Amino acid sequence: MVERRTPISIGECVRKVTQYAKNGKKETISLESASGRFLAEDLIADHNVPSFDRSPYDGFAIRSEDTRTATSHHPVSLKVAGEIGAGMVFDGQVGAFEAVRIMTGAQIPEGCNAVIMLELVNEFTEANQKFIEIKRSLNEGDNISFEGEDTTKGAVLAKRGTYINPGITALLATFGYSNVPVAKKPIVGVLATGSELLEVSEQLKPGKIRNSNAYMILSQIERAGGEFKYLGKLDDDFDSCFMAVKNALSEVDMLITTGGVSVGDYDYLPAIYDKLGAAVLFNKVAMRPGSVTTVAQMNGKLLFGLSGNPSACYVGFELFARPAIRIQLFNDRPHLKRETAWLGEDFTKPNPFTRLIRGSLSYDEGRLLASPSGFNKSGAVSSLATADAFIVLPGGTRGYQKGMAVDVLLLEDVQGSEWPWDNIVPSYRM
Ligand SMILES: Nc1nc2c(c(=O)[nH]1)N[C@H]1C(S)=C(S)[C@@H](COP(=O)(O)OP(=O)(O)OC[C@H]3O[C@@H](n4cnc5c(N)ncnc54)[C@H](O)[C@@H]3O)O[C@H]1N2
Ligand code: MOO
Ligand SMILES: [Mg+2]
Repeated sequence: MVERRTPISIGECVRKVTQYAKNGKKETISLESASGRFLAEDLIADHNVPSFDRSPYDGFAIRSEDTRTATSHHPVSLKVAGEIGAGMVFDGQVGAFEAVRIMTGAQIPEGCNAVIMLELVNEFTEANQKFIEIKRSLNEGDNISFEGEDTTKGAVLAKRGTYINPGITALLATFGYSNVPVAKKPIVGVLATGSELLEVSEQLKPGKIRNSNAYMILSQIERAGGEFKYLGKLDDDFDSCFMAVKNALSEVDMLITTGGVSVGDYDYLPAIYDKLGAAVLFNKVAMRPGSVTTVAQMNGKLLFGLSGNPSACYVGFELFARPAIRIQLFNDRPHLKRETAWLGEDFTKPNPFTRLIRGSLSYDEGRLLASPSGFNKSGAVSSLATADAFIVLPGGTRGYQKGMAVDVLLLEDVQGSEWPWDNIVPSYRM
């Protein structure tokens, strides 16, 4: 008699996984190599930015009060008391009717409270002394970049777990992080199972297929922020698969297998978990594809038994393994980001399970549209290439029509979501 499995909702399954997901470790790496990593500590401004009042223009630093009477008919003349470029500091006090020639980025000299652009002054020399003529009055603070106007000392600029994008990199440099505390990438083992699997370099043979899932998963691991450890492919043989899984567990932070989780004669993963003594968290998810996705834990280490069907495998990774990886990276928005989009195609056939259609997003006059990215079966591989979202169609007794508002989960986004699984549009918003 074939085992009967109890389907569990996606949210509940994700919750079970996250209960065993834990924060990882930190390491320090050079700033140049920190791009794409995740911060292991909050990034706090330890000084104001800018850290001094400075000029945003090439011009003259002046005292605004000296220009009070200036008009085009009655310009005021100021004596040029010095010249400074960025990085230079004018030492001394600027006195009444004096100006300092100043370049963009240079510190405002003592006594000055405004800057006038080079283009707006007339320069002249009298008895070897340079002067400028100003034809308008300026107010105190005109054309000054003030200390702290960008960020103030003590501000939390990015929280632990933040993805390091080019902007974060600029902040890290601004605050002196030549070395950056980042989350250590969790090491995620990958094992493909299936006697039908050929190496990628092999010629096709009758009944055989190339092992695409393993490489797809390696790529998903990298996108999620983890480090893969590819442990190869195995024939459907209980003993060799058991040994491979057992040995892998000591080498990795979590293990992903693909294939062999269903109820077939050569689907050995359930028996392997059993023999290992791993606790199965769930082995049937109320979703399509990927209903057979099985997750177990062994001494707190997660084992993801993803389906062999490529689309099911892909979905299983993004829903369950990705958050586990992101949590290791200290990220507090570990799940796929959820958005609302307009459905681009009819799905009239109802399904009792929630469907995650691989979709492509586009914009139509400011509206986000989500259309299926191609052939939509669990075994499909082609539609994954253009998928940048899952279109979530909750299970039920009715189908969905083009133009309805639906939830989508974004695959290429780095912001993520705290918890996208509550109030997934239960049915039918037009
Ligand atoms: N009697 C039942 N049969 C099946 C059920 C069921 O509930 N009762 N579930 C079906 C569903 S749903 C899925 S999904 C698949 C899951 O199968 P497995 O996870 O056990 O995976 P395999 O049987 O090993 O392979 C399935 C399919 O995927 C191909 N495959 C496997 N590995 C790879 C790889 N590395 N790269 C590319 N493609 C791969 C494999 O050749 C098969 O075609 O079970 C259904 N059956
Ligand atoms: O696990 Mo299957 O993917 O529902 O076709
Ligand atoms: Mg199978």
